[in-house]
Amino acid sequence: MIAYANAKINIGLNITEKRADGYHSLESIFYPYPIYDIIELHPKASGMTSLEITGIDLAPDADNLCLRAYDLLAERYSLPPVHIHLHKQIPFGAGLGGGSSDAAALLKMLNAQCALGLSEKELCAEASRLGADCPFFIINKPMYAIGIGTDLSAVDLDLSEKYIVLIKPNVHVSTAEAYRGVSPRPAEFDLVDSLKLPLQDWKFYIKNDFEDSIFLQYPEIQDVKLFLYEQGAVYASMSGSGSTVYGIFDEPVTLDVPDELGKVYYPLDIG
Ligand SMILES: C[C@](O)(CO)[C@H](O)COP(=O)(O)OP(=O)(O)OC[C@H]1O[C@@H](n2ccc(N)nc2=O)[C@H](O)[C@@H]1O
Ligand SMILES: Nc1ncnc2c1ncn2[C@@H]1O[C@H](COP(=O)(O)OP(=O)(O)OP(=O)(O)O)[C@@H](O)[C@H]1O
Repeated sequence: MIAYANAKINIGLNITEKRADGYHSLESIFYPYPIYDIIELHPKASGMTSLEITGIDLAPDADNLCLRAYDLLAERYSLPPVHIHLHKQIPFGAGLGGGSSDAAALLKMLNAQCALGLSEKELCAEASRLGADCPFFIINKPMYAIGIGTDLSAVDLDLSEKYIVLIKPNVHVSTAEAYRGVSPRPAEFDLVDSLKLPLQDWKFYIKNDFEDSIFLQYPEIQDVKLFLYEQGAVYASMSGSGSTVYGIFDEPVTLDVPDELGKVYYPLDIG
């Protein structure tokens, strides 16, 4: 069985409160983005579950979210040993949720392959034990997220007529570290209402609260945002806890991105 695990971008990210358990309450729009990790799942007749990673250099250790997803289900269900081949293409430490997407893909594949019969709701509950971004990827449609990012409701947002470009600067940002740098505060504007504004007005109302502290620490990420606006983006923002910045354009573009700014990603059409 094979799965294509896509990335996500965050449109707006208001971090409103630090909770007693150390996590933060937030609100954000999660929007699927079409670049993909490719995951093959092969059941084995015997032996141990194994993981092989090709593509972007990432060690196949036991903390890998693919193995953690397998172990989570194996605690409760009788699963055969499997071989997982992850072809990693989504950059990590990037705010694109690639690891969470891999984990969600594994949960869905194991559910189908092993006929576990878990509903979408049950899969989301399992996914939330792996990471705050993970349940979104089970549903994988534009979603308004609250709580720690796991309380999801559908949102009416269709950017399919727009063209979204990502630039991943040459720095990795740790999500936990990024949260430590933020001062939570109530949201200034209603995020769902702001989405209804014309796209050219989003920049005045739709903010990612990580930007202030992350841009201070890594001015090169802010440079990427300015570059995207210079290139004609109607809206640009860092995704999640960074370091990726996306730009939304009215028309398809090909950007000449200097190497020192980072690596550019365009939306893929895999039919
Ligand atoms: C920044 C976002 O990507 C926005 O979508 C997410 O909030 C992060 O989600 P994630 O990477 O799936 O996060 P997890 O793996 O659950 O948590 C990583 C670390 O981020 C911090 N964390 C995460 C989510 C949240 N709502 N509050 C937090 O403070 C915690 O310190 C946690 O130890
Ligand atoms: N399958 C995986 N793919 C990518 N990273 C993984 C995976 N499994 C474990 N990790 C670890 O998780 C860390 C970050 O993963 P991920 O790509 O989800 O975060 P991110 O890009 O910061 O996105 P976000 O902040 O939106 O969750 C990496 O540093 C890596 O060591």
